Amino acid sequence: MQQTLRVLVINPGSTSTKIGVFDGEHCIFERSIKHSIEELSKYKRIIDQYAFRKQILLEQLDYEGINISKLNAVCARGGLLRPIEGGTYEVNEIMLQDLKIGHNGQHASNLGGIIAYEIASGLNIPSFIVDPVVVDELHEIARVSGVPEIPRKSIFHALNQKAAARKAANELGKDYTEANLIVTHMGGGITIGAHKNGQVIDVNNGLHGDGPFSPERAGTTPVGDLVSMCFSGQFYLDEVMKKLVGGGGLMAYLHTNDAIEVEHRIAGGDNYAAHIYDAMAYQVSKEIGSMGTVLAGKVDAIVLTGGLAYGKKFVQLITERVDWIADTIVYPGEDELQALNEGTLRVLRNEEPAKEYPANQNGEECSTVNGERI
Ligand SMILES: Nc1ncnc2c1ncn2[C@@H]1O[C@H](COP(=O)(O)OP(=O)(O)O)[C@@H](O)[C@H]1O
Ligand SMILES: CCCC(=O)OP(=O)(O)O
Repeated sequence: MQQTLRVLVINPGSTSTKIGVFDGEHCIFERSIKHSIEELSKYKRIIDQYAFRKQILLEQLDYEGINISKLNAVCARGGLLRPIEGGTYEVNEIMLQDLKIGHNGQHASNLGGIIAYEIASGLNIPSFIVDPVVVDELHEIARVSGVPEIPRKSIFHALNQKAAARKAANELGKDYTEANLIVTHMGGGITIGAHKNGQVIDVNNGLHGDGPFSPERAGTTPVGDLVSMCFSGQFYLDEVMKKLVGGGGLMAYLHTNDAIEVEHRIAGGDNYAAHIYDAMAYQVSKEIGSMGTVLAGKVDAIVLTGGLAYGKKFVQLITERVDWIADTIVYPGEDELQALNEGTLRVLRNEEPAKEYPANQNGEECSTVNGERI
């Protein structure tokens, strides 16, 4: 009889750490541990949250009576590594170093591979990451920004966008590699990807100032004014960065990153909150329209997913602006834990080999032209 494989999956997001334990495909435990702004603001850098997040998730497992010595593998959402193709990667030394320094920047997902490795190595089992936020399938034309030294980058919710896209394609009776979809992940950050025949050929960089503003990020900002602010002498680098990532968007206007709280304020008659919430929906809709152009208007469906997709009013504000492009499919929340588990099982069951990080032998960054690696 085949052994049932038990996998711990970890998904550190900007506002929460989600964990799950799977026996084969079956989820036996799932929890979203919410982190308050006060809790996280104690840590100067995201990497400093490592011990806190690891401890809290181990306590949860202990509280639920889950014996981690029975695990076969640990898997996490991967972070801001070098650009790589999608798939399951075993955590190795180079990856750990890149996660620790934040090769492509700072984000909570950098903690994933590190925590997974720490737990797994203590148990002498393997650790993996699946479809990290740096999955890069951009068409070359999408990289051109207008400033040669600053090419556009692919940093997005690859794991959930890919999982939601596969599910939507299936619902439409198509294979993912035959579908044209606009997938919108709306969480702490918001990313909108043009998925053409199974490749994300364009997407806003959801971390470093591109696309719509989100619960805690500024998104695209009037660039001349931003440069003036940087050189005004009034702010240090980290203060400006905080305005863009962490303290931007809803946080800046309404001092909360919690859309549920914003919806309560609106229901209580707060017109300013309603105006800002509508502006966020307006910017999301604009970006969806722009990805419709990337797909030359041939769009099978628009997919809305992530925590904000639970917000009925928010979904309605977007849908009424974009329904001329294609039908909208809504998957509130995300299937990231399941996607992490599935990626791990494929490797543990020898259905596919784990990929080695980095993708090429020199450890240099790779690039793609129309989906072909160059
Ligand atoms: N039922 C809901 N209605 C409206 N917004 C929600 C709901 N549930 C979660 N959200 C919002 O979704 C956002 C978090 O999304 P999530 O995908 O969990 O983020 P992340 O994974 O980036 O931490 C928060 O602003 C949260 O308030
Ligand atoms: C753009 C990188 C992924 C991201 O923003 O994730 P969160 O929304 O969880 O912060």
